[in-house]
Amino acid sequence: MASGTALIYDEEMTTHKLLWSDPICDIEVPERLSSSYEQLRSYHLVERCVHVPAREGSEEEILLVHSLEHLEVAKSTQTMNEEELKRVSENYDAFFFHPSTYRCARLAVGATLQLVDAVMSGKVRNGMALVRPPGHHSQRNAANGFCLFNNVAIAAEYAKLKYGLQRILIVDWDVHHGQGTQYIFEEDPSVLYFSWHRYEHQEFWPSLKESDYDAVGLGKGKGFNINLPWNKVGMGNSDYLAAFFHVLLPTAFEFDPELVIVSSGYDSGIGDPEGQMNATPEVFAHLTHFLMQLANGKLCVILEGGYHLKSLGESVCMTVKTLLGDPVPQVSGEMAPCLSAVESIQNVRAAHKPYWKWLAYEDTSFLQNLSTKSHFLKTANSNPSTEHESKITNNNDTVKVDRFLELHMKNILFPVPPIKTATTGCEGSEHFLSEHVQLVKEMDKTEVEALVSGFYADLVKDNKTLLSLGSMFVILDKILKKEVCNGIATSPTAALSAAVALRHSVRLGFQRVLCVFVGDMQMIPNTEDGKMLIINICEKEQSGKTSCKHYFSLNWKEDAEGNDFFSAVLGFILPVAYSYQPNLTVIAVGPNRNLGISGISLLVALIQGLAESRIFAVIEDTEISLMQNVAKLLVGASTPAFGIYVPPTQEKVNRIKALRDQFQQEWKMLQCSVKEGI
Ligand SMILES: COCC(O)(O)CCCCCNCCCN
Ligand SMILES: [Zn+2]
Repeated sequence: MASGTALIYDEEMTTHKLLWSDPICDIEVPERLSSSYEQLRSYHLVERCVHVPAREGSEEEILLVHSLEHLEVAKSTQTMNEEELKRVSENYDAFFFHPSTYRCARLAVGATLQLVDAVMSGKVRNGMALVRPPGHHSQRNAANGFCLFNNVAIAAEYAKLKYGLQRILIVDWDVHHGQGTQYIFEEDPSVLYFSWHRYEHQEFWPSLKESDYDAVGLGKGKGFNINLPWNKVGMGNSDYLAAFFHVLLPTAFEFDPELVIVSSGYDSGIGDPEGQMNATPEVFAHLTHFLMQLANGKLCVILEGGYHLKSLGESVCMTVKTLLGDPVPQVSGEMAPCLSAVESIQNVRAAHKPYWKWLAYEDTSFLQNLSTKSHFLKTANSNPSTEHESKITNNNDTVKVDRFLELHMKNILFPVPPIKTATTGCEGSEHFLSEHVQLVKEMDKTEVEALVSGFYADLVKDNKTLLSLGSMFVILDKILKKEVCNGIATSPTAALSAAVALRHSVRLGFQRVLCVFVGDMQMIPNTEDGKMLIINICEKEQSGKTSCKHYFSLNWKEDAEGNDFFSAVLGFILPVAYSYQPNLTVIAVGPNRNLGISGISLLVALIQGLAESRIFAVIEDTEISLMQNVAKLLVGASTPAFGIYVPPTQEKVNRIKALRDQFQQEWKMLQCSVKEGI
């Protein structure tokens, strides 16, 4: 498993700039690049990355996507004077040439391809390229929207050619639709293109009909182009996360890409004059963390837009910090997507239902019989309460945004814990001991008895249990004090250990403890006070205990063929967990688990985005290989092997849907469709 994060930056790409006055293009300034790089340096992130130099993209590489004519026009501008440059620029929508534009655009292509090579060769696990001019609007034969060559599209074609890849995912979180990328791949089933973008029912630039949710791709490419239009401004963290949970991630895991490339525009972040959205920088840490679980961690992040320098810089730092494996900061704001976002999510799920197995049994029923698009939900002027009140009155007040971000980021950028994982040195742990892991000393017996005496004392009979509880307390203390990020212990009775850990954590001051228990939980703590939220994944309903707001029993029997747990994790567990916003996560695996190792690995991998990645795992001590898998995940030594993808059965989809319908008012991140008649 490769490790390390590449950072590609070349100051020469700041020489491209606007020579005349143009109110549309004057936001695409060189400082976008230099101030992002300075921000990375100020957070000591540059020195933690592997430096990979940029290079010029060759003409041949550019011709993988663009026409010879386009290349020749671009080349000819190097020797033009200002008058001629202005005239050529006027042939395009929102583009400007400078004498150094061609050189910078070739460096942007080359930097992108250098990143692809570094990741595909295993020199690094992932990385980011800070480039300009950006790329996702440029087309085979045209510059457009500040873009001359489509860096990301060339990278995808290059990777297919050089590495024989057959499945590449492009995620475009820039706030504008990358129509250039869509046109290039819309008939190509080997490249899955996902874009969300400010749309406002075709009002917002580039105001294209083909940017709407029903542009699903053409011919063999049908289903491989996903457009999620935002029909209102002010979209925030919960809208973006909901889009990942209910649209992108289930599709991405079914697609099972060999490489993930991000068209990483940060104009979808708060304060940006173009996007007018409300998402705060830390949300990009979560989006990055999710994409790191795909393609065995092979992730290339390429800069596109982003015009508020402070917002851009903070978001770039959040992205790189996460690529480096740092804990994911708590996402801020109310975890409730707005009505307009849920409508867009519902529409794009309905439009893609024919193309993806995971959607086969999802009911978009009352939308189904409406054949033409016009019947699809349009945003009724939904009542203001479901619209996001915008934190910043208008994003153009740059100073106000600067101050907001100054304060906001203060309590987010916590120091990286010295070591990542504490363990009890249980058998099998020698396999993964590394500088990231610390063995904790056992706690002495009397101390443990004192701690446990309050409750369950009668259950703690033998020494072995006492000792395992002891080391568990030590680990929980270290996690609480942020001396470690996470911890893992084995136990002769995981159910007892989990119950004790939950009580102890609450007593230590964790106010919201999420517990995901796989297997037969035996004893279920009282969750009425809301200080715990328990999701018990079990084979059959626990004795008489039905689901309620803070306790869910999710009946699941692993599929013999492979891993069908994605829909449960993405469609239910994560939305509930993100709605709950825990400050500690306890994952426990008891006896006779009903879930495969790959399903549990998926759960552990994706749930690390919560509680600032504070996780305590306790595993039945008979499960040595599971323990090692989970420990490696917690250390960050490997991305999990999720096994063979198996789509969920109708029965399992219905079970998730029933829980979703029952609890989507309490846990609003579960929402992915609006009920008819609202
Ligand atoms: C990859 O490019 C990054 C970007 O998507 O941010 C470019 C935005 C161009 C925005 C052009 N606005 C034209 C308004 C015309 N009334
Ligand atoms: Zn943009």
